[in-house]
Amino acid sequence: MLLGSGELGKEFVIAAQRLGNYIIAVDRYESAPAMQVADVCEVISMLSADDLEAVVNKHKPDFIIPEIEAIRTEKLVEFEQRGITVIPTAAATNYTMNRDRIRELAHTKLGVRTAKYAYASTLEELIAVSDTIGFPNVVKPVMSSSGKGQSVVNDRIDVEKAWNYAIAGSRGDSQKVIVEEFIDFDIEITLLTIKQWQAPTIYCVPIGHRQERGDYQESWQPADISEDKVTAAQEIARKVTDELGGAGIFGVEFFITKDEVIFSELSPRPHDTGMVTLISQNLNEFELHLRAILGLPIPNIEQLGASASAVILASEKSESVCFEGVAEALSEPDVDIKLFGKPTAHPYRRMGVALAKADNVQDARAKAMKAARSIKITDI
Ligand SMILES: Nc1ncnc2c1ncn2[C@@H]1O[C@H](COP(=O)(O)OP(=O)(O)OP(=O)(O)O)[C@@H](O)[C@H]1O
Ligand SMILES: NCC(=O)N[C@@H]1O[C@H](COP(=O)([O-])[O-])[C@@H](O)[C@H]1O
Ligand SMILES: [Mg+2]
Repeated sequence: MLLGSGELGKEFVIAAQRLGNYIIAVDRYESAPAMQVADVCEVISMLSADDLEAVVNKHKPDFIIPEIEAIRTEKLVEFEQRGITVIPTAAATNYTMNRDRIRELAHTKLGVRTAKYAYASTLEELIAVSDTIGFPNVVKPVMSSSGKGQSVVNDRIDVEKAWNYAIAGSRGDSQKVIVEEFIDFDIEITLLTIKQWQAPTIYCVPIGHRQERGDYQESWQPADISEDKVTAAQEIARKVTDELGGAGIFGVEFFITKDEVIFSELSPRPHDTGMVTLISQNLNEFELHLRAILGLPIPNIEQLGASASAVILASEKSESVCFEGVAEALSEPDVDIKLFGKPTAHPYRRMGVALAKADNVQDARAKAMKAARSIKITDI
């Protein structure tokens, strides 16, 4: 049972069915991407304990595989106690549902280097802690993803705007925000980390990415960072994922500066920037997640050379989505696109991804961006 049925879930369902699994796709709206390829689907509020109880009782899944953060994770603990395997573990989903819990685990408990941070639950508190952290800083709701409710604050005058934006963009019932020191990094990376039930933890080649408005725009593999820094990132990733336990893929995010590897956050599931692996590896991040979950062997992960992904975003609202420019996007060699099939669009909603390979990362990025820009999303 997949809890969350977006683009990442869709690719996971495809991988899982190819190895003979039966998938129940769950999300908050009808015809979500993964529902279109699953065996059965259910539309519920995943923040409602009663709704979760009802679908689990109805379908009696062997595995519950969360695909988004905003789930009533206390309920997952109960399911786990009843003998259902929650991926990677119910505790891990609880730690990563809110930014403050995983931050306390990584920084306070494990002593991992992160950006300086503080929390606030009222505007007055935010004003006070912003002065302590300094400017510029980054304000984010403790429960949100893909940059929702997140803003960079350059000045005291902008704190109130950041507070209102964060509260409006918060998912779930929390009114708490985190404020972080702004890290002026050289590059940021996702280290896909595969934790297995029996075999040792393994890693993919680091993925570089570029974000706007806190949301991913393009990613590429391999990321150009030194061997020392890759090793340092792997050590941190292993420390944190060992603490979380269970099995599955994790997208561990780091800021890389001239001298430091700084832990940012992690997803206990495939990562959006990891969609580049749909073209860049022999086994993509969804296939790796599945194999780790089922305890299947992963004899080798082969990186297939310079590759990139670029997102296809909607620019306007649409209730009946239509794509133009597909032929143009596909006209170059070593370019592919995946259109997710989200039934409706609104500005900045991610509707697809363009993928490309080339002789070097710079060319792969240019090709993926060009293909993504050729696609226009309109209303029928
Ligand atoms: N302290 C910081 N300093 C500099 N940039 C930051 C900081 N925090 C976040 N960012 C920028 O904003 C992006 C999104 O932040 P973060 O990963 O915390 O949000 P998110 O909503 O969880 O995103 P996602 O769900 O897509 O991973 C980061 O990848 C980075 O580019
Ligand atoms: N950074 C997390 C991420 O990328 N999650 C992916 O986006 C979907 C939600 O999209 P939507 O907001 O367009 O419905 C999620 O279901 C997941 O696949
Ligand atoms: Mg992130």
